[in-house]
Amino acid sequence: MGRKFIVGGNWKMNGNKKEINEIVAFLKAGPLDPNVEVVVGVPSIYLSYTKEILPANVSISAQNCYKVPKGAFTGEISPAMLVDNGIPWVIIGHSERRNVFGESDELVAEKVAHALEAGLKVIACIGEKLEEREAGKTEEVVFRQTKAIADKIKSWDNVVVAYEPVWAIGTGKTASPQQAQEVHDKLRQWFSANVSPAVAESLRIQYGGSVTADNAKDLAKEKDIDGFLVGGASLKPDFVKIINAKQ
Ligand SMILES: O=C(COP(=O)(O)O)NO
Repeated sequence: MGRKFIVGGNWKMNGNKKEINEIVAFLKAGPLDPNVEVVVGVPSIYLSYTKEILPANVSISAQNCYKVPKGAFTGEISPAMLVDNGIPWVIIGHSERRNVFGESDELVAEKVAHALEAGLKVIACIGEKLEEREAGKTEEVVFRQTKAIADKIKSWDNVVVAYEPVWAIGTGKTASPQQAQEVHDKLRQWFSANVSPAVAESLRIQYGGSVTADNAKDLAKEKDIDGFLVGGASLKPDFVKIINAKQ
């Protein structure tokens, strides 16, 4: 049984109702490869609005959540609130949460654990900074980030890992298929040795970082790339071509 290709569109802090209607229109028009799972990461304030108009073949995700069901955490949203609103997915540990908002490996791991306990499916993000790659620390960093999560959760069944090298995010400097495949392969080896061969085989690992309609097909050919987490390009009609990259 192979791993179902999964393409996420991370809208980040972008969009308004008019633009969301336009995105939904091109997703509805598609046509979307029926063999690909599609999830769009929507700003919290637009989750309910978007959920009501998305086509049935596109799932919806929050872009973040906190680590407890409720409490004095002004501004935060809990997994329970997402579940209460019928939101099935949440992106956690995106590099912007880590590097702009200071989320530690520990906090990211606690968030993943609680989101899974609440019944959500999680896209868990990892990835090295340019200076870490240039120092030859890519594996050290992504293994550290992954281990922090592995130490807190009991099952990877509802987790997708998104490897997003920070130096490729929003820069136009996409990792080459070889660069991405190398890290995905090392991650899968890490899972086999530190979690189980079965999880290593079944876990889906997305690549994210300047994925476009021009580079998606070559990236999708790599055996350990099971999908994408797309930022900027997910806001435009070419996102359909990225979704269909395996065709
Ligand atoms: O952050 C990203 C990637 O963003 P870009 O595709 O714009 O590089 N995905 O979560």
